Amino acid sequence: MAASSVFRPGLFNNKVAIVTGGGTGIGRAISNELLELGEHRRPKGARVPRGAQSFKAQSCCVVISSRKLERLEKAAEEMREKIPPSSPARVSLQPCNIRDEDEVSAPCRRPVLPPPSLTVKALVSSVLKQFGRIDYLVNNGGGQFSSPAEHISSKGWKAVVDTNLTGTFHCCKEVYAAWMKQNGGAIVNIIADMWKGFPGMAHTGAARAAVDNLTKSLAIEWASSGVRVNAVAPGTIFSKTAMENYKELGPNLFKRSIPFSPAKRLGVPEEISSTVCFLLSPAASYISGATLKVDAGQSLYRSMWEIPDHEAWPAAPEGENLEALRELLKPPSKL
Ligand SMILES: CCCCC/C=C/C(=O)SCCNC(=O)CCNC(=O)[C@H](O)C(C)(C)COP(=O)(O)OP(=O)(O)OC[C@H]1O[C@@H](n2cnc3c(N)ncnc32)[C@H](O)[C@@H]1OP(=O)(O)O
Ligand SMILES: NC(=O)C1=CN([C@@H]2O[C@H](COP(=O)(O)OP(=O)(O)OC[C@H]3O[C@@H](n4cnc5c(N)ncnc54)[C@H](OP(=O)(O)O)[C@@H]3O)[C@@H](O)[C@H]2O)C=CC1
Repeated sequence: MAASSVFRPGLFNNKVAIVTGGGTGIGRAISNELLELGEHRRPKGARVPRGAQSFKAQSCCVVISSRKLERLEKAAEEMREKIPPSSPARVSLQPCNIRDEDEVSAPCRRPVLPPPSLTVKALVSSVLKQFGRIDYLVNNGGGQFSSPAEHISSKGWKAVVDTNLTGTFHCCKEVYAAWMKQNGGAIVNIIADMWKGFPGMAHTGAARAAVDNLTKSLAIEWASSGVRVNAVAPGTIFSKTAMENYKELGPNLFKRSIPFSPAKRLGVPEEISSTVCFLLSPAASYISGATLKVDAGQSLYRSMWEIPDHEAWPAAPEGENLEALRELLKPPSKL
């Protein structure tokens, strides 16, 4: 069978992407995939099937951006080492905290080492200066800590909502205003499995549900500019950095979550990046305002949150149904 005409070689050539949180975990897998560095697609020693070759043959300029310069530098270095000399792919890094919208201080004009952490506005203008276009934005940078809602401080709530909701909004708005409004483009927002609420991480549940809704609003408002806006909602995805975020709780948290996946295993970042790249690509040219759950059905299955047995619930109204229920629950009489 002929290779799909959509996943043709060079699909992302000459395109420019910003991937927030692009140096670790899911963001790194997305960047790798856009840069054609996806050796994960093929088991070691296996021959590349004909149709699959086309999906590998993508490449573009990827700007990875997050707060921690060292992590970005290490990731960019490792990616550059893997880019074959013949490939048009390029990777660039830019420290930026997506919570900072405005240009609080003007970006440095002379080359400085290390590069300064930019605001979102400055990030976007620096990418445009360097590459001249922004075709794709992946709002992947984000996260949270685990805590029962009653113990989340106002500062902690704000940190999580500012990062995941407001940070995503800043990036969408700035990229749209500076480039996509006139030139079109595609945006993918990474959210989470918050479809049954997110007990234990209520702040992120609220923020991600809001991004799900924001995705729909922007998809409609920006359709007339040729901008597609979609979201991906991952299930529980293992990476070292994701686990380390939860400090000493991390290993147990991830291990404990395995039985709650219908797949009976955790996902890995490469199982998210393929969907993100699909949504960015022309293969998704008629998809906008959609959220794709990439969770092996986790969102349809059981919650990790344990509700202890209790008698605190308000009593049911008296009547024949309650009487019948009591009868049903009576311990069997001994013979
Ligand atoms: C198996 C279960 C997994 C479920 C699904 C997984 C989903 C994932 O998303 S995994 C990816 C995990 N990766 C990340 O979360 C990376 C990014 N995360 C962060 O940067 C932080 O978690 C952040 C979102 C809280 C932001 O951190 P930062 O800007 O550095 O803010 P601070 O550390 O200064 O904290 C501000 C404020 O927040 C409260 N707080 C922070 N951590 C905790 C904690 N562990 N417990 C309770 N409260 C916390 C606290 O109020 C902080 O202020 P101070 O008290 O003044 O420090
Ligand atoms: N792993 C999972 O099970 C799931 C993950 N997700 C979400 O997917 C995304 C990627 O997570 P994952 O790869 O797993 O975990 P990681 O911890 O590896 O990735 C989080 C990334 O976000 C960046 N980041 C965090 N805060 C900011 C900020 N204020 N400004 C810019 N960048 C920031 C971090 O870099 P730095 O610290 O340098 O800023 C890091 O690169 C996150 O939004 C996460 O919440 C959603 C559902 C499930």
